[in-house]
Amino acid sequence: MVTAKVWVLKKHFQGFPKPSDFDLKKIELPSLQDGELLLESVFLSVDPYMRPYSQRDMKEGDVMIGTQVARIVESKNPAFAAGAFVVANSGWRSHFISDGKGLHLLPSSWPESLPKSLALGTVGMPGLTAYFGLFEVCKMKPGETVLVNAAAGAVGSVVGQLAKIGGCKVVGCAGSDDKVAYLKKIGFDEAFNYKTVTSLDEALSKASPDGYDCFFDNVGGEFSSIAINHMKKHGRIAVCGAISQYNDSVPQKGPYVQIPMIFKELRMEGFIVTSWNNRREEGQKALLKWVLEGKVKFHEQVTEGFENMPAAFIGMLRGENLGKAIVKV
Ligand SMILES: NC(=O)C1=CN([C@@H]2O[C@H](COP(=O)(O)OP(=O)(O)OC[C@H]3O[C@@H](n4cnc5c(N)ncnc54)[C@H](OP(=O)(O)O)[C@@H]3O)[C@@H](O)[C@H]2O)C=CC1
Ligand SMILES: CCCCCCCCC/C=C/C=O
Repeated sequence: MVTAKVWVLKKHFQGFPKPSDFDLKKIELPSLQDGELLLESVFLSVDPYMRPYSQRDMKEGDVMIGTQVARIVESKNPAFAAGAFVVANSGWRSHFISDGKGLHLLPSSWPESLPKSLALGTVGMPGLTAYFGLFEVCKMKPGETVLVNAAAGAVGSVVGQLAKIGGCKVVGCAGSDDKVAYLKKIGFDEAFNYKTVTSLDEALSKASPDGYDCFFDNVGGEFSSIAINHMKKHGRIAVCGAISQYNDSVPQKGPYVQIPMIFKELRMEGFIVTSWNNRREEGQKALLKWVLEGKVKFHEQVTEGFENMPAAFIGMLRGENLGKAIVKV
């Protein structure tokens, strides 16, 4: 008999999530039926989407949503061998039973030298978000200027590096000087700390006096309201995330986008990465190749211990992560 630890949403978040909103429970798992597998989580992901999705899709008492890299401990399913690693979407659980549906084996070309946790970050959902958001939504072209915010995070750091691979000038902003130094190190042409600049308007003008062709928006709110005025004519805005608004109890006012959208003839498009699930393999293959060639660098903020899942999640929302926030069991 295996005892699984699970984190449940005890109380719907009101404003910023707090440790007391979560409860750690133990569940006895039954023995396996034919077709089933027993898995243990090795790495778990904490992501911004968990905040708005919990509000929309979860009720109090539900296991927190989320993905993990898990090892198959025992298999009664011929399609999966014990010992193999998969990406699963099974929530904040230390152990779980699956019938195999929705499990993604790590690509067979995954080298031993590469952390398997990258399948939750640069070579996983966030990397794919950067890939499809930039190539399919922004339709970035060589020679253009790309702006990205939350640039030192899981999605943003890949956006900047892919834009460089695509022959663009890249401007990024992030919330600490250490993050800004990291952006310069991984090849961003310009980077600034949005928390300490005296004027966002001036910082955006200084970084690219001619404006921006593409804006990969991870943040929303005030930053986006200012950035839209710096777009070039026929610019494209990929609305990826709005993390500056996820914890608001009272909706922010604006942005009022109509005037710049009309006069600059902008295109602004929201997207969800899962719309490209049918091209997941293509994206993963490309990202893995660039990582192995050293063209896409990665950093992970690893929190040790399943019991620290809420702390890692809250820390990521506060901006404590450089690169992808991961929990190692
Ligand atoms: N549309 C889609 O399919 C997907 C969308 N997303 C979205 O992309 C964005 C980035 O996600 P991800 O890369 O995983 O997360 P990150 O790794 O970037 O972590 C979140 C970061 O957001 C920044 N942040 C937090 N609060 C604020 C704020 N009030 N204003 C500005 N920045 C803030 C912090 O960095 P800093 O120190 O710079 O403030 C923090 O480190 C999120 O909005 C997320 O919801 C992610 C995946 C898929
Ligand atoms: C098998 C992985 C399922 C995970 C779904 C993640 C969807 C993220 C969409 C994000 C939106 C905003 O953050």
